[in-house]
Amino acid sequence: MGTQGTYSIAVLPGDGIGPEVTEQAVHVLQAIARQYGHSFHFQYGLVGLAAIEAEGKAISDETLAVCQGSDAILFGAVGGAQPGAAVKPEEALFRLRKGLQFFANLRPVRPSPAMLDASSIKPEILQGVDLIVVRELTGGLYYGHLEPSVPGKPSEIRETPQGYEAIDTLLYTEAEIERIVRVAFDLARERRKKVTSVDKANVLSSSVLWRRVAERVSKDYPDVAFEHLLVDACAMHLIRRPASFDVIVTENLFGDILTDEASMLAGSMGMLPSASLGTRRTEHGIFGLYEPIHGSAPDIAGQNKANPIAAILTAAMLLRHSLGLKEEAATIEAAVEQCIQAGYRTEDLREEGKKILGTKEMGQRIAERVVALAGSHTA
Ligand SMILES: NC(=O)C1=CN([C@@H]2O[C@H](COP(=O)(O)OP(=O)(O)OC[C@H]3O[C@@H](n4cnc5c(N)ncnc54)[C@H](O)[C@@H]3O)[C@@H](O)[C@H]2O)C=CC1
Ligand SMILES: CC(C)CC(=O)C(=O)O
Ligand SMILES: [Mg+2]
Repeated sequence: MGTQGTYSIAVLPGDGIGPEVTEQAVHVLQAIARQYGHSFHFQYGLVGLAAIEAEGKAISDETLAVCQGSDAILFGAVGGAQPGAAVKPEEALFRLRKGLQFFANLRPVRPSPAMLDASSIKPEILQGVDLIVVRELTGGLYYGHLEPSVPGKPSEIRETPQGYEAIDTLLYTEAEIERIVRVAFDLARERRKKVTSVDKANVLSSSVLWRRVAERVSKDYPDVAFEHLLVDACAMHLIRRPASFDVIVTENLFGDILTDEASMLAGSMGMLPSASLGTRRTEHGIFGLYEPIHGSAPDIAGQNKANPIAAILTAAMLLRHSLGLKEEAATIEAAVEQCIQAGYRTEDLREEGKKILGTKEMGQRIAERVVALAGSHTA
C-alpha cells in the first residue's frame, strides 16, 4: 500500500459516453480513497463539445493549467461534431497530448480468463494473451496540421483546376522514434523480454527511418528478443497468434488502428484502458493522461449501456503510474476480474446465461468488490 496521502486528479469527462464511464471510474477511485485512507481531490474541467459551446475551444488554457497543476489527468472521451465543423472536439486530445508531451501511450491487452470460451476467437488462440502496445502519441500523421517545421501547409484540403486535393504529412524525427522505442525496450525488460516493432518500411520513408532507429536502439538491449513486422501482417498475426506478442511498439496511426483491433481479443472496445506518459515526474510517480481507448460512442450514449470497465481499468493505471499506488491499482484490477468471474456483463459482452448490467450497475458492483477486497486496509 502506498503512503496515505493527498493527490490531485484533473477529471475531463468530455462527450457522449465519456461522462457516463468516467463517473463510474471516479466512484471506484472514491472507494479506494475511503478504504486506504487517501485523499483524492478531483478537479473537473470541460473538454470537447461542451467546452466548444461554453468557451469556443475544445480545451481552454485555464483547463490546461488545471491539468498541468495536477498529479494526473483522467479523461473520458470526446467527439461527435458534424464533419467539417469549424472546431473539432478531438483538438482537446491533441492539445493535451502534444502540449504536455505525453508521447508514450501504453495500451495493455489481457483478456479475462473468464471470457475466453464466449469469444468468437477460439479459446486456444486467446489462451496466454498478455501484450502491450506502446503507441507513439505526439507525432506522425495526426500532427501534420500542427507541425511548424514542415514548409507550406502540411495538412489541408485545397482546390486545384482539376478539382479538390488533400494532403496530410507524416513526419517523424530520429529523436522522437528513439525515445518511444526505448520506452518499449525498458518495458519489455520488466515483462517477457520481447519487442515487436511495427512499421510499413516497404513503402514509407518514415518507416524506413523508424526501422533503422529501432534496429540501432535494440543493440542496447541484447537481453530482449527483437523483431520487425509490417503493419498489415501484424494486423493479421494479432488475430492468428496474439499470445506470441509481448511489447509492440509502433507509430501513432498504426497504434491507433491496431489497438481497436486488439480490443476484440479482450472482448470489446469497452475493455481496454490506456496511460499516456512523458518524462515529467510528480512527487509520487510519472505525470500522465489516462483515457480508455474508446471514443464517445454516440450510438449508445445516454442509454446507460456503455461498458465502464475500460475507464475503471484506466483509473487503475493512473494509480499505478502517476500516484505510485500499486496495491490499490491491483485491487481495482482484481475487483474487475471478480465481477467478470461472477458473471456480470454489459451489453457489449452479452453472453448466454450471464447477467447484463447497465453502466452504473457495473460500476457499482466493481466499487463494492473494491471495498470487500480492500476491507482489511481500512484506516
Ligand atoms: N479518446 C477519445 O476521445 C476518442 C474519441 N473518438 C471519437 O469518438 C467519436 C465516435 O467514434 P467511433 O468511431 O464511433 O468510435 P468509438 O470508440 O466511440 O465506438 C466504436 C464502437 O464501439 C462501441 N463502444 C465504444 N466504447 C464502448 C464502451 N465503453 N462500451 C460499449 N461499447 C463501446 C461503440 O458503441 C461503437 O459501436 C468520434 O467523434 C471519434 O473521433 C474516437 C476514439 C477515441
Ligand atoms: C481522435 C482520435 C485520434 C482518438 C483516437 O482514436 C485514439 O487516440 O485512439
Ligand atoms: Mg482510437
